[in-house]
Amino acid sequence: MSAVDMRNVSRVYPGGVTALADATLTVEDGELVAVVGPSGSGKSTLLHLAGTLDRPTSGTVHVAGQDVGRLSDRALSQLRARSIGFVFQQFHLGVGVTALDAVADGLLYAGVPRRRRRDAAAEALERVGLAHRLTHRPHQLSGGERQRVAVARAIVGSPRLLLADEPTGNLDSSSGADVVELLTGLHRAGTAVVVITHDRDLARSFPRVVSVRDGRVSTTRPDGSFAAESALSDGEPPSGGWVPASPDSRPAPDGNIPASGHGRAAPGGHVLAAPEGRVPPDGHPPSGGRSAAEAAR
Ligand SMILES: Nc1ncnc2c1ncn2[C@@H]1O[C@H](COP(=O)(O)OP(=O)(O)OP(=O)(O)O)[C@@H](O)[C@H]1O
Repeated sequence: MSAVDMRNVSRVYPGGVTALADATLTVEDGELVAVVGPSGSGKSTLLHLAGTLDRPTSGTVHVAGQDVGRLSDRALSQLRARSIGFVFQQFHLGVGVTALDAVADGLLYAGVPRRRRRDAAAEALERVGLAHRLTHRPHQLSGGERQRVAVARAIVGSPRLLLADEPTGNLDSSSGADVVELLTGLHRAGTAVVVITHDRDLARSFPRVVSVRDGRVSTTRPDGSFAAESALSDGEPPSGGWVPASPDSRPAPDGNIPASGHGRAAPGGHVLAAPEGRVPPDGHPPSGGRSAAEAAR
């Protein structure tokens, strides 16, 4: 089953900027997906729509099987609280708010009683290695620790879908690696994890890379196949339906993808990415004692 299914989604902002154009993207339960693309290409817009933080101008978004467009604001808040976790580049812990309270607040809209919220928050902080920082406040935490608090807040409700927008953008490499390890661990535990990143090496390490360019979405898969997701709008499974993406990734008549010469057209119109990687040829990767819960009481 899919954690999120976006079909023919467009988002035109007031003023006329088309940030996303006819984008179709499905993320299955438990998938690990990198989202890459140039600045301003529409990555955050895609993530916000997938996370129901924004509504599309046209097209449909299903999260956990529910049609977001048919939900009231209240039902949407509950769906978000129960099914989706967010991690952003910068986590703004409220001034003076403890790590425990910041994480517990992640369950405010999920209808969880206060005592249970604090227990769950302590468990989540333990999972991210911060059981010893429950009562620390923002100024008492390092940047890496603050971001781990953000991950704890994102996972406290055991979401089906975790969306991260450049979660390592502000971190040193060691703290960034810790956060990536947390996210990939969640994926291994069955959560669908979608990560926007400008880090090509990180994207290459992911099994699937979605590339956003000028508001258009394409993807590569572990077998190196490369497809325009926006063209898969009629419910066809990807196999048999793979097509060239934007004009700059279309194969030349000789089968080569012009931008690099690495790729080649496969029989049946499939376009294969460079054999050495999963990156599309345009150079942009397509992608002892008391427990923490007890201490919280
Ligand atoms: N609220 C808004 N109102 C108007 N235009 C917007 C708004 N938000 C984003 N845009 C525009 O939509 C386009 C896509 O923006 P988006 O933030 O999705 O890009 P991005 O790929 O995430 O960029 P970056 O990598 O720099 O974060 C950009 O041209 C941006 O200027």
